[in-house]
Amino acid sequence: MLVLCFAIAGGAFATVPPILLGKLVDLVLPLQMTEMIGWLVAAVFFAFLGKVIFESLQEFVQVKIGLDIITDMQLTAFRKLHRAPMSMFATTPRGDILFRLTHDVEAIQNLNSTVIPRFLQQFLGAIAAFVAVIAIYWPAAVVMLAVFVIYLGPSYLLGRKVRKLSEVQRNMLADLYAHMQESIESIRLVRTFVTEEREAETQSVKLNAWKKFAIYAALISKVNWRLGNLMQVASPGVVMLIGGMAVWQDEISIGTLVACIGFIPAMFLPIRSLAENALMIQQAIPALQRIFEYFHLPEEQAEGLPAVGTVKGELQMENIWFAYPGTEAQVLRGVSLHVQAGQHIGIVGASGGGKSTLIQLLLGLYTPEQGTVLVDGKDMNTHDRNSFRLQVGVVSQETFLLNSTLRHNLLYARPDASPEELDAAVKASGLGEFLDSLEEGYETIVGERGLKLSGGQRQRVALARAILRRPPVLIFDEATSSLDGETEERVQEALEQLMPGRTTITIAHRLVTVRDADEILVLDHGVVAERGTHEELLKLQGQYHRLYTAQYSELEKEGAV
Ligand SMILES: Nc1ncnc2c1ncn2[C@@H]1O[C@H](COP(=O)(O)OP(=O)(O)OP(=O)(O)O)[C@@H](O)[C@H]1O
Repeated sequence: MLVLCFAIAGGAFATVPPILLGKLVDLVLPLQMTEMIGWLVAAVFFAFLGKVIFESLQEFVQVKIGLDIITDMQLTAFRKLHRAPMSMFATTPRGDILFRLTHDVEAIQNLNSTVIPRFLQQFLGAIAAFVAVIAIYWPAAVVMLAVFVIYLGPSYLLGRKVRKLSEVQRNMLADLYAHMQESIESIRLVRTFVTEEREAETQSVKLNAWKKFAIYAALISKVNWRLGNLMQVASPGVVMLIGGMAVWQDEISIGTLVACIGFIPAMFLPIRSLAENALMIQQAIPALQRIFEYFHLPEEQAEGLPAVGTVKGELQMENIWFAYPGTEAQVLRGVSLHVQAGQHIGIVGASGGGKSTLIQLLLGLYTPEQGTVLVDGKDMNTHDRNSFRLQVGVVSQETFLLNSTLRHNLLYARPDASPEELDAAVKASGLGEFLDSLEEGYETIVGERGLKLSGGQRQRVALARAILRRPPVLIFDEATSSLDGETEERVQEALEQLMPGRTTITIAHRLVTVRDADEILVLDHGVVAERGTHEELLKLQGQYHRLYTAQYSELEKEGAV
């Protein structure tokens, strides 16, 4: 409302100078009213001043509103993404997601902070000028309207074409960005396989394809702009022609004609500005559509589900069937699991058998197609999964680190942990020696995605995080896989110290890790092939026995056992 009031006031002030110019020609000059000239100049000056003041106020308010909208949109999209199902991240390139949140938002912001405020002024200015021309000499207004209508047809068609091109261009740009991002992120892979040239070639092909579209779109929008210019140049001529005839026939005064011509630029400004900014506008439309798509993303779980409360640690998975979204293969086929609070369960089996998938389903990162996941007897489909995840400590094959200090990375699990708790967790996870070797200690920056840490050090950071969290449920998914034999033993001891009183699920390839578990599941091609204690499984003389004896003889050969 404020913007509209300011814009209307600005537009009203803008109509004053041409009218005064008409008066100057009709009255002041012929009647030689010299004392009036000073007043006229002052009035024109104040009219301009009023116009500038109100337009500036309008722009300021509008820029503020525009930025409020943009930040709101970005935050909404960001929040929506964090609530989206995991399958979305498996199928969408990260570069595309980032492009939407940054460059698409920027495209809308450019429009919002520059073109839209000015266009509103110009549009209201044009209406005010049009009304003024109707009042002083309506045939001139009709001519202007006719020119408008003639221009609108081709301009609309050209605009539509530019928009379609911009849509393709936007997707191409997002793809380009995704490739750039992936290539830089995989720099180690690129260097190791010496694929720099191939990467540059792919980038060049994508860039050239985009450039072609960009040139074409720019060309069409320039044609549109030229067309607008042509109309702007042609219309004063037409007005002069019919206005001049009216002056000869004494229907209007010369001053009225001068005032009408004085209004022409104001009437054409919105069209000119639309044509000038056509590319920016047409690029912002697909950008807006791409952001809106994120507003309607499906959510991992419904809002407002009840929390699970303090978890005791009884976990149940009943007859779980699951295929990853968009794939056919059933990764889990009728798997059931029952862990009493405080028990330790081991899951072993060949690679690709579905062990990690089972954990992802337990954490609610995916929803099973069939079967239920119960925590302390509460169905995770009808309870808030986050309230359960908050009470689980996970140490997995992959550790995610932030490009920040070691302290920040460790405290990510529990920001309110005391310095003593932090020190204890570092010691228990076997990170102490490494920490002592760092000049800056906890304040050492560990690098983007933890590139400055070794695989083993990263895993110990994950372990320290789990310790800090003191969760009732612990999940170790190949938690010691990146460690050397000696460190593995030490970390394993640390893990075992953590376990008493906590429900623990350990996924391991090295069977000695789960030898003491209360129950061991052998997962094979998505089904539980065998289950029982270490002794029971050995007696079975089945898969577990085969795996164990193979590993045992290896260890024996190495002299480790
Ligand atoms: N995001 C995904 N989309 C589609 N298929 C997947 C996805 N993640 C895993 N899979 C498939 O699911 C199957 C089980 O994978 P999972 O990671 O659970 O095996 P695993 O037993 O933990 O293997 P490993 O011991 O090698 O870690 C594999 O065949 C894998 O290709």
